[in-house]
Amino acid sequence: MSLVLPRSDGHADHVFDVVRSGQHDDPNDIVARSWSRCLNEYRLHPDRPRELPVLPAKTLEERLSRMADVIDCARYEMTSLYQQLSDGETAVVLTDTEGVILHMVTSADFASQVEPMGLRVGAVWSETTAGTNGMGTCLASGAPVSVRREDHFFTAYTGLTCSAVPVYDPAGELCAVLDVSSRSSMMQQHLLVLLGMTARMIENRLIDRRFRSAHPVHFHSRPEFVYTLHEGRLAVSEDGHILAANRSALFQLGMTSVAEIRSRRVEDLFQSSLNDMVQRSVSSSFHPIVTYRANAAHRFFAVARRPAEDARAGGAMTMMPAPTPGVRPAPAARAALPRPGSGGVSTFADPRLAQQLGTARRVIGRQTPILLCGETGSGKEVFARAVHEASPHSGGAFVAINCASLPESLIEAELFGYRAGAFTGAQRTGRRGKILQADGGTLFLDEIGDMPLDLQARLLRVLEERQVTPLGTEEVHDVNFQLISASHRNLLALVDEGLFREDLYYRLAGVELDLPPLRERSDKRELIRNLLQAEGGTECTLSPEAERLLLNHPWPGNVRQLRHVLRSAVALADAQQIGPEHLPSLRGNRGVPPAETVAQPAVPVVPTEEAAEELPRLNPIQANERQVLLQLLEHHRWNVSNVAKALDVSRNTLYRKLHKLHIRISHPG
Ligand SMILES: Nc1ncnc2c1ncn2[C@@H]1O[C@H](COP(=O)(O)OP(=O)(O)OP(=O)(O)O)[C@@H](O)[C@H]1O
Repeated sequence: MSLVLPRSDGHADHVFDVVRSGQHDDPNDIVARSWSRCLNEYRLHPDRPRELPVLPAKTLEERLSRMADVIDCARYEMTSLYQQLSDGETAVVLTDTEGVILHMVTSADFASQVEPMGLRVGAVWSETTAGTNGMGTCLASGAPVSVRREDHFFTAYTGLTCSAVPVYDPAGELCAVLDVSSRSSMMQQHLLVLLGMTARMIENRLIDRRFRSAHPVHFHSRPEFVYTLHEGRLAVSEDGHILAANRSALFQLGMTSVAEIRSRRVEDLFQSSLNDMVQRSVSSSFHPIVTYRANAAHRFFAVARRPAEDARAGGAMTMMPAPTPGVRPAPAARAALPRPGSGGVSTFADPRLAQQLGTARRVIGRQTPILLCGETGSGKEVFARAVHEASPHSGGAFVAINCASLPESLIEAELFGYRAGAFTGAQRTGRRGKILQADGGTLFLDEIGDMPLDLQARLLRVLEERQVTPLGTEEVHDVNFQLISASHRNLLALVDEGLFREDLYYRLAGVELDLPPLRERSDKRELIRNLLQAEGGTECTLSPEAERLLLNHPWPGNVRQLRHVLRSAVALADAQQIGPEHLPSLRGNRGVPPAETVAQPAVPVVPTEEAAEELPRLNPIQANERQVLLQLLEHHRWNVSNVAKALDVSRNTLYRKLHKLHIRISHPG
């Protein structure tokens, strides 16, 4: 079928009519404005397309080499997008700022169909040469555009629909355009969103690539968004200067340009130095740590890493960040904490937990999949590692995947991998999926309740057949791994809501273990001692009053929160015995989440002492509701009016709910 629809007279007349009628004066009508430019500025005629210029081989080669890093960063994302669209009559295209096509991902069949009309690498698709079109008009307007069939200026292109978005470099300058050209004109809005996400992924990769010797900092006001596409990303020099920032970072920090943020240092943005953030991130095994906006009460969750280039240098150098003034140097014991659960700090002395661990160790050897349920921070990953280490597959890798924080478009490639050269434009090296990496070891699927439904079907097939086929290949690999999954959500409730496949649930839950929250554990004293030792070394001690406060706290954030509180207490105590004065977040409020996670409320409302009492058992749905409410309260700094507003319920309704879920709060004094 030809893509050229020679309906010249109708289309050309329409273009002339629109421009004559002055419709192009509407600043929101991107297409009409472009048509006006084509007629009045570039002197084009809809029925007389010019042959598209194609760069000579040598010039193209130079251009490709100049843009090599952008192309490299885009290659993988473009392939993922192409796979996601799963439409053989589509091309994903990257151009430079002059509209020269640098890279294209499409099927061989579609490539041969569109080549005669100039859709190929080296061709120039600027508006001046190709009239109104996705790539050229995106460049001319500097904004995302959808150019549907008859929106094209030249009649010859009205068989295609193109959507395109700008891509910015780490300096905030437009550096490329990403476009999808297709026969289908369906779902353009959806496509623009997907393209926008892909552009952001490319931009983030470009920051990593161009600033390998800088410290990457990931942050967001909500911890679950750190490491996702929505996170703010900074590249920071060794001396704390901001070198680059992504669009989300600018937005979250209220800045308008990269130039503005480049004049700042980390301390100007957050109430912490770079060294302090790196040190705390290392100690928290790169779970997001709490930090505040400088001179404001805004709270962010952040992870600061060491430069990628340093990391590659590997064992030759030990790269501990310089100690921060006021914070004691990391004791040797901390070296035992490179990742959750490692190095003998894991404590499972609680009888219920010890029994669960025994069960898990027994069944894992018989290839029974284990599903761990429990509140966030209760130690599901630590538990899973302990099971792996005691299992027959302990010689293999423990491969953890957080299903909630992977961008949806990446999950497939992450899990299943893909082969080099499987697609036009696929990465030269290909990619080994996590399932293959876990072969002979343990695959830990964290936050499994957040996996999209269509992917659940593929995962189920892998679990049933124990075979994996990397994307874009026909190859089938046999795999043999132990499976542990975890979720803080109630999977059966998700099954009832149609959000989780029932058959997958039964595949994952060979044995289901409900890990107790910290407040219900009887080994709190031992856990506190072990964590304190890990954070502060053997010389660190607690006063009886401090220990009482720690033992009585309800710990909505569980062991993770306990670790954070102990870490700041160690720093505050500065080699002295830890007393109540070093636990400011527990002192006085006897139950509010710690200062690290909660700023002072505008109208202080705090949980009462009774909150520290043992909680009666709640069913899983109530426990979930309770957790959500605690998080909301924390988010709104325990301001009940604001939480009621956020939930669109009256304060009375909210109070009733809080009472039912045993969340007790009262005004102080
Ligand atoms: N038994 C334990 N002994 C020592 N430290 C623990 C223990 N359990 C949890 N931790 C610490 O608490 C933090 C949270 O643990 P982990 O990541 O395993 O929790 P999780 O339940 O998987 O959290 P999430 O639901 O957010 O994924 C980690 O820093 C970990 O080191």
